[in-house]
Amino acid sequence: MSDSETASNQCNTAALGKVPGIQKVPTPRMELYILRNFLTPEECARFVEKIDADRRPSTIADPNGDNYFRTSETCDMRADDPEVVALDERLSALSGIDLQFGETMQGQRYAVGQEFKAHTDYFEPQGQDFTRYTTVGGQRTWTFMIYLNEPEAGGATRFKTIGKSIQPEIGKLLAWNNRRPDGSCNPATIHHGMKVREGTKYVITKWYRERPWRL
Ligand SMILES: O=C(O)CCC(=O)C(=O)O
Ligand SMILES: [Fe+2]
Repeated sequence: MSDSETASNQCNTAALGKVPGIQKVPTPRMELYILRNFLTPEECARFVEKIDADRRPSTIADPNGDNYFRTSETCDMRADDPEVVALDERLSALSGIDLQFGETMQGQRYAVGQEFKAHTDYFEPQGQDFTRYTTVGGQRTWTFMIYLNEPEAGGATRFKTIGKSIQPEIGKLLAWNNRRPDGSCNPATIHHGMKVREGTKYVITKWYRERPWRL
């Protein structure tokens, strides 16, 4: 059997749910987990340095006419950086999803006034760019996101359908399934990276796909 036949593209939620300290947000609408102190402040600081050193304006999959929809900056983490590889491996071990299903790890940086308005992480099946974005790797499945710092004000991640806002806390990991149990896209996962009011916000984002993904 080839690696792609043995490797799992499924999140092992039974194992994830048993990780010491992990909380499952109590809602029937989506699977969302919170794990505080996943990274140490020292580890977070190293990733903040990497993001500061190499960033570009963030983009969105289906431009919607709102040029202020996602105003942050993005860093594509280098796949040849041993600290990036190590974090990728830790995330993969946590989820059970094999490395080959992961997109390039990214960092996001929000200065005062910057945000990512309410969106879902899956590609809109009706969107104009759906084929382009899903030809390699297929649809997005899980999102793993880590807050690398705590801005002085603002910058929460708000899941409006489930009525939950999550505050940035250094080293805190969020993990959610962008799909329903039947595998369809789950609109209840809509979330808003809210405006930073004071300070700067840094996060790591790691998205997984249905099929192997590569650059
Ligand atoms: O910054 C946040 O709180 C959310 C980021 C996000 O939703 C994304 O990058 O897809
Ligand atoms: Fe998102």
